[in-house]
Amino acid sequence: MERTVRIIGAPMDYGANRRGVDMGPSAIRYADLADGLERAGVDPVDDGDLTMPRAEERDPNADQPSRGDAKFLREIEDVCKRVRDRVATTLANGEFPLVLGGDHSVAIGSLTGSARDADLGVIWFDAHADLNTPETSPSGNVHGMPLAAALGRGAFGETEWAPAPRLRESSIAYVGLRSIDDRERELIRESEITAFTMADIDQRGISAVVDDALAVATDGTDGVHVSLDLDWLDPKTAPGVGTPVRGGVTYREAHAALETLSRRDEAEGVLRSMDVVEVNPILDEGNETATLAAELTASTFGKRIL
Ligand SMILES: NC(=[NH2+])NCCC[C@H](N)C(=O)O
Ligand SMILES: [Mn+2]
Ligand SMILES: [Mn+2]
Repeated sequence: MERTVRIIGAPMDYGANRRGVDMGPSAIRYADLADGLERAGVDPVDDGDLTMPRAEERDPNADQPSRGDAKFLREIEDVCKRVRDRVATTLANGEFPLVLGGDHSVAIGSLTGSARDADLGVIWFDAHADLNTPETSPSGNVHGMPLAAALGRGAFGETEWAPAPRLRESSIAYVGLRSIDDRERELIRESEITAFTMADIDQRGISAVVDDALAVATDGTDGVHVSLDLDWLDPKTAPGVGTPVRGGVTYREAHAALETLSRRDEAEGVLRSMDVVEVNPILDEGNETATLAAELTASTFGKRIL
């Protein structure tokens, strides 16, 4: 029986400092996401987009944590709870949830939903660690904090909605880090998260690094969540992102990484949920980044050259 992939659009930009990332889901769909998934051999079902209040009508500081800075926290909570419930229901129905962002704070919803009824491993493809707490964030932008939120770190420990029930630090692996804030560096070092930086990819090659990330995320877990931030790629290849950092993975390395996940998934069924985030069509060139997002997603579900 074909696997059903349920597409959940979360056009949210409250977590980012640059507008436009809310158009990500449309741009990725326009880039033939469904077609690519069909050719990969899965059955895509599109749930459409969750509705969002307009950011212009909101006060970013209306609901702040007791310590630190986290803009639009109330709006992000509202959206992420809905993402969480959709993801959990999709999994309960035996389907695969694919969340389209939106800025990376939607991952709080994917993680809390996917780790509700299962011990969850995570592979985080990103230039950034997204482990700031409201106390350490240099920007107050929640897209730099989703992992901290899902782990209930810092001021997020006071929320009932953000911590993911069955997510442990030791089951999380970063792949491709190259932009880490000073205080965030300390947080990573003190944590049990495994971090593979761009330097690891340079030295050992992408496939070996992804194999190691898979080992971390599958050890003692029931399944793996893949979080794909398009700024993981080099900005020359993926220009349509709000926080570009030069020196990212190439087009080929990105495909190789996701094909490695796909091959392991074909053999052992390890993948459980995924989000594709931070595509910003306003900053993109000819929908190139959205197209890449669609292609990489198809690779994850088994699309091959031959
Ligand atoms: N998902 C992202 N693009 N995150 C960028 C985070 C940038 C920076 N570390 C911050 O906390 O503001
Ligand atoms: Mn990033
Ligand atoms: Mn990110």
